[in-house]
Amino acid sequence: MSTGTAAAEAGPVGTAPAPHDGRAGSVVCAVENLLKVYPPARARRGAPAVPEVRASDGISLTVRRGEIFGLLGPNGAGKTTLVRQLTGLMRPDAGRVDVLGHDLVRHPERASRLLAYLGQESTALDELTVSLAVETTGRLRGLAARDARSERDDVLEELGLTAIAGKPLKKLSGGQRRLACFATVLVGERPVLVLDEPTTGMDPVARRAVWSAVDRRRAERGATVLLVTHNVIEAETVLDRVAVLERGRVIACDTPAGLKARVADEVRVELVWRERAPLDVPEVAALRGLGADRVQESGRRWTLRLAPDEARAAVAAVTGGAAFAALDDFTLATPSLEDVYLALGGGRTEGLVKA
Ligand SMILES: Nc1ncnc2c1ncn2[C@@H]1O[C@H](COP(=O)(O)OP(=O)(O)OP(=O)(O)O)[C@@H](O)[C@H]1O
Repeated sequence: MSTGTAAAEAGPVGTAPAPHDGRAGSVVCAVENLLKVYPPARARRGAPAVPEVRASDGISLTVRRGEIFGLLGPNGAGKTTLVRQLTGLMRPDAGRVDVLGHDLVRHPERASRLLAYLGQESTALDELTVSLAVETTGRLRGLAARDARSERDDVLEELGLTAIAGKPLKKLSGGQRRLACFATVLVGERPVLVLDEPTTGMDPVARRAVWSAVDRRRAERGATVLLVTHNVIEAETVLDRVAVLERGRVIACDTPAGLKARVADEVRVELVWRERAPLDVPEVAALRGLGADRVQESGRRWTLRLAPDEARAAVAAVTGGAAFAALDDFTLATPSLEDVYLALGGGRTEGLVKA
């Protein structure tokens, strides 16, 4: 069964010699110089040729025990490609992936004993009820029948899924289905959880259930979590450290606070125009003239990264003069990880979610 979780297998967890096991803070996952190049495709039947893509271009990173470690980046940055190599589902062209002392490039089959993977798709589970999906995954991970049922009940209760346990996944809403798939990740406990956009489509209650469950496993069992996210706000709230990816490279890796300290001298100003920016007003034209790295335009919304005195002047200009009639809304805020990403030279923010 391909469940969107790494192919599950029975067997003990972490059977390697254990230089990495045990102590808090020890290295759980080490990636070195990872390289993955998708080959070019020739033009065919009207479709244009596609050049080769260096989806992982020399990625190195280290994740420690008990960390919630994030991979943040816009669409196409290479997050899923990286995660598929980390979970043994894709072979890198070069480089090393080591999880709890196991070389997953040489032994990808060991991945399923070490980690549970929540991918973006879950269609293979769609025919099963929530209850059966969770129980079956537990059995595939080596639990005895009674333990699988007992863990199933506990996890469904913990995530608030008991009332819909008898429903097939295909009859659930997108958010409910995502939560049910998350439940399958938790059974048959694995020391490393790899979650690709786990909360997509979820309401705030379900999101909270996910982060509480993650926190509990980290606090009580030292679980390590690798989290792929587009959501800069979520990243700031839940991550211990984050690697910012851009075109297959890690362009920064630090705590969210450490990353934000790099742009601490900036203020973010958001302007929303009623219809369009009044470029005939000189102050507005001057703001635009600051350049694309400091002024991002997205339809009626402008996002500016300014020094504090510049921000004060900009707000005075757009709220005081001729521009005010064209202004629908404005906000002033301290920088987010999105600003960090832009300041680091990240060229695109498509797919970065700010809510
Ligand atoms: N099977 C493939 N064949 C060729 N190119 C691919 C393939 N899969 C991904 N790519 C390309 O590799 C790059 C990285 O893709 P990847 O899916 O890893 O990015 P991502 O950060 O996960 O994006 P998203 O946030 O949209 O899921 C992109 O340019 C993508 O077009």
